[in-house]
Amino acid sequence: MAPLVKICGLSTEATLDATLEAGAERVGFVFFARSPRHLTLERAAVLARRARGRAAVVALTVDAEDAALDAIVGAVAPDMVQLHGRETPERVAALRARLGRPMVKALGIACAADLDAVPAYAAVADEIMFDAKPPKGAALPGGNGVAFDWRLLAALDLPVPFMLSGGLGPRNVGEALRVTRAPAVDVSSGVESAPGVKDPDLIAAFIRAAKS
Ligand SMILES: O=C(O)c1ccccc1NCC(=O)[C@H](O)[C@H](O)COP(=O)(O)O
Repeated sequence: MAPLVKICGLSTEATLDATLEAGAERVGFVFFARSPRHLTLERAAVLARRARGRAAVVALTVDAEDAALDAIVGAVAPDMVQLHGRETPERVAALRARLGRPMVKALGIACAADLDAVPAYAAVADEIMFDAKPPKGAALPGGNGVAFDWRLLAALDLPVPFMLSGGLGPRNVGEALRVTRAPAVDVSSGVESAPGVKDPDLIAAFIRAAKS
């Protein structure tokens, strides 16, 4: 079966349309002020309305407070919330109950020991995203265009679905899927021409490569 694809960090109508036309199942909007992909609530609401019914809208947050998350849910009505910070399993469970949406918990992976935390998160999240750990000194916890050793996921046995992320692009997504057998993939900087600037041709090429 073809993997599900999420294009993360969209910020314009043109690139959102390119993503929807190319057949991505999820679109990600970033709410993190330091990110070049950050959206205001107003802007995200406009884009979410455009995507509604064509792809699931994912709101990406990083260690956000309850009030900020309530505001995002109120303004944007995301289909899912992606937690990309240091949220504990208890916090994931509490937010799932509070927000009433499926929770995707992103975990940074660099070595086998990083997988030790997975069972506790898989017990409370609806989906796990495996992303590369940010490089030392990186300004962002994600969206860094860095891959990890996909072979670490080879023996994975999870009670919930997972998504592979980190350093993917049109040229390596096929190999990443072959190694990990991931049911879903996510990309941000691998389909950009500059930080925060998505490229419609790269988006289409990524989705084609993932689904072929
Ligand atoms: O993309 C961002 O700017 C971002 C900022 C803060 C936290 C997470 C962020 N992105 C998370 C994602 O879901 C990215 O798609 C994922 O890390 C993969 O990024 P990339 O390696 O650039 O494809």
